[in-house]
Amino acid sequence: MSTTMMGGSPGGVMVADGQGGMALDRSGGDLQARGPEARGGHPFAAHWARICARLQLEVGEVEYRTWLRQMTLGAVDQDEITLYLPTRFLRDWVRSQYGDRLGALWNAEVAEIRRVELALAPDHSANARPEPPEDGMTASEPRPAMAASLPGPSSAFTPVVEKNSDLAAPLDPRFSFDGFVVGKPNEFAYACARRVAERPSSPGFNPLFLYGGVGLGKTHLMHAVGLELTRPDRSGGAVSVAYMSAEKFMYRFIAAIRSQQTMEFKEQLRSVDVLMIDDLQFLIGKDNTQEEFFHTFNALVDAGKQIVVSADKSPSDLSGLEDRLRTRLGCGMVADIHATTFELRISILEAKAQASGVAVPPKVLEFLAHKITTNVRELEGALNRLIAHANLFGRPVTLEATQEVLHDILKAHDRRVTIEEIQRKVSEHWNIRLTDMSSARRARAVARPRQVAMYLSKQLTSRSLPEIGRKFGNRDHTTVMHAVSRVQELMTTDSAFAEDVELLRRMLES
Ligand SMILES: Nc1ncnc2c1ncn2[C@@H]1O[C@H](COP(=O)(O)OP(=O)(O)OP(=O)(O)O)[C@@H](O)[C@H]1O
Repeated sequence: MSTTMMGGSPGGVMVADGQGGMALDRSGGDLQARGPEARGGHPFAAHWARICARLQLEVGEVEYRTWLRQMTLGAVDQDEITLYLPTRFLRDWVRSQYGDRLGALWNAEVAEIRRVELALAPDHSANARPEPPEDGMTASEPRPAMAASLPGPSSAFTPVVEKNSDLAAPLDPRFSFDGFVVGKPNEFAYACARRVAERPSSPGFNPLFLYGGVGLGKTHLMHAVGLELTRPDRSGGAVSVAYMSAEKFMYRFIAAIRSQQTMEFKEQLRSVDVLMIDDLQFLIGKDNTQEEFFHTFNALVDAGKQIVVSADKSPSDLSGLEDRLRTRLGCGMVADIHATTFELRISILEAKAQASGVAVPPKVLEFLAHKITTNVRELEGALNRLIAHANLFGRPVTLEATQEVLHDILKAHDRRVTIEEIQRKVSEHWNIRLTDMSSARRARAVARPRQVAMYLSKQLTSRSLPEIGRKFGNRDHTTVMHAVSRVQELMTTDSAFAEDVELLRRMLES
């Protein structure tokens, strides 16, 4: 079924324009693109990369990563282009939520494309991400044409009280201190951010340098500081804050050079009370921009203004930054955010599930907290998808639905726990023969451990019920279903048994 985005006759076939444009030759029915785009990759790769960039700006990163980033390009036929998604759920959801927008974006990019077909990826696996266009720009320079033609962030953002309306990025009201769940891994960074938000430029906290792995809350805390400092009812009055990514700082700096407005650029930056630069590691290898940042940094700190910076490593580990900049960055407060713990992940999931108003059973939250340990962004994206599915189809959130809806995400997080490994561990634990996992023996001393092994196979792997049944002596999937619910039932009535199962789970996951 296609997503037809507009009326009118089907577009014609694109023809070579003589300037190395793209020609589509369907002599053998296959699409053969000739011209510059033919060198490697899909003939519409450049268009697709621009559409993806625009979508990401329009819907925001979390939503983009949750729903859209696994879309891949398919064939072009007449005036129709096919886009692939790895699961039926994603295909249906994207079709219902983004179909029209995708159609409009494609037509804006390629006038001949008048229909967008959303289909299930042939091998159900997310293919390669769209490659950025080879447009000759070096990685160190932004593409002004793209940046200029893309819309600004959506109006969901609250403009910052600042003197440089066109300079900084808006702050996201969702990234408040209240919305930040504190736990052992981030409590120190949280406390430092709070301190700066209450008393900017206080001794020992300027600059504040936050660092940690991907998706752990650095940006969230920076926005929280900015939101607090720009609150209209803030005691002592709101202050001017400029928040931007290091990439945006570089782009603004390059644009100022090109338009010969570097003085205005410098004045704008030096006039704020608080300057916050996110993902500073981006400046590695960009010597001129580093130089400019260093002078800006000095001017602001010397004038008693507050600087907040984030990066993926501590200042001393940021090799590739000028030494004088690294030492200056390390002379204030350096606070790291560690990887999440199971407890913090559960707390974050509970908070976000509660905020959504959708009932998510504790065992589902526990399952997610066990499975997705990389970072909060991935965890949040998984929960968002689950909640959206429940809202869209009016179905309750269950463990089975979770494993179906999040199949692609969970597969990526499979800790390679195999069914064989589970069978071995369980047999050892209850001191039975490994062969009894597949045998027909029904004695409880054997049947119960076998049921536990089936339960853990369902919990810890992305295997389907029939696949699990086959591994236990070709048993039917209904036997596995019964085993799973029997074990769940016993765990609620027999605490010693529950502890045994929990112990096995942790052993397998460690
Ligand atoms: N402790 C937390 N409580 C609530 N939400 C959190 C927490 N930590 C992170 N998040 C959420 O996870 C997502 C990713 O966080 P954020 O963007 O701040 O990560 P980051 O460390 O800046 O990642 P990156 O290095 O990729 O920029 C955001 O939606 C954020 O709100």
